[in-house]
Amino acid sequence: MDQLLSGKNILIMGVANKRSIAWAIAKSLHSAGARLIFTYQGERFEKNLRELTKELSDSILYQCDITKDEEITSLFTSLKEEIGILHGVVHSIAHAKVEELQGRYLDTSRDGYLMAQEISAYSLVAVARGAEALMSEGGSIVTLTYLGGERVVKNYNVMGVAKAALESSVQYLANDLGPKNIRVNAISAGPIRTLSAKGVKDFNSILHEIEEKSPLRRTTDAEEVGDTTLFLMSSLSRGITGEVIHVDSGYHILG
Ligand SMILES: CCCCCCc1ccc(Oc2ccc(Oc3cccc(O)n3)cc2)c(O)c1
Repeated sequence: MDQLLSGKNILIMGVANKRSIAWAIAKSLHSAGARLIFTYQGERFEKNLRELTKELSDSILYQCDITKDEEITSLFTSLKEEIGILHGVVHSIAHAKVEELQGRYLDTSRDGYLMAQEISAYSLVAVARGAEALMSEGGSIVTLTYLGGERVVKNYNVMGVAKAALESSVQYLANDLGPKNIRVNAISAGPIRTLSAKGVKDFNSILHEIEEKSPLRRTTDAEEVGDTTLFLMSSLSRGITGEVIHVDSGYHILG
């Protein structure tokens, strides 16, 4: 049966466990017929990922630490040999020092700032450069962002500034890659209870505010983000690039 993503090879970076947004994305793309390739940061994530991907037939796993250029280069060299062509990349990677996701942004350290930028924003640029060579039939690159990159959200601090850089990078990358029919977009997801969310102080209070105030009066679930990613990976979104799509029950429209 011809499905939306039949015959498409899609790389998914950032599945840590079954609660990861990237895992919900993987399930949406797999059920639409995509062939999935996963990367994990280091062996402490490998066991979990192998266990999870057992339920998805014909998945391939590679180790890749996105802070090392040589590991990104060897990832795409391996993909070139093993797969040959890539149609999509999901970038769902971010990090900041937990002590800098609370208190005053003013107190952000130089190395904390640089780490957040390197892992949460620059990594997309390096990955997009690697993917370009394999996207000979065009492609779609999707990254995850959050409202705190557009305006102040208490405690998001240094990660907000990194997401602002990520969202601007999406536009510059879209401009560079558009002539090759490679689209670059971001999904701005409402707060979802993931392993990463545990690093943000008072995460629960914002969930409550969203249930009370968001237009849809409910929080966002990872499956909705999975389905919007499916849309962005498919030809249904062929006219969209350089965009940020909010999957957040409409919360971002409120002052
Ligand atoms: C106060 C804002 C509440 C809503 C936050 C929504 C959200 C939740 C998780 C997000 O992803 C991360 C990823 C890494 C991250 O840094 C971490 C996470 C855990 C431990 C650690 O040392 N750093 C913080 C947030 C994210 O970008 C946005």
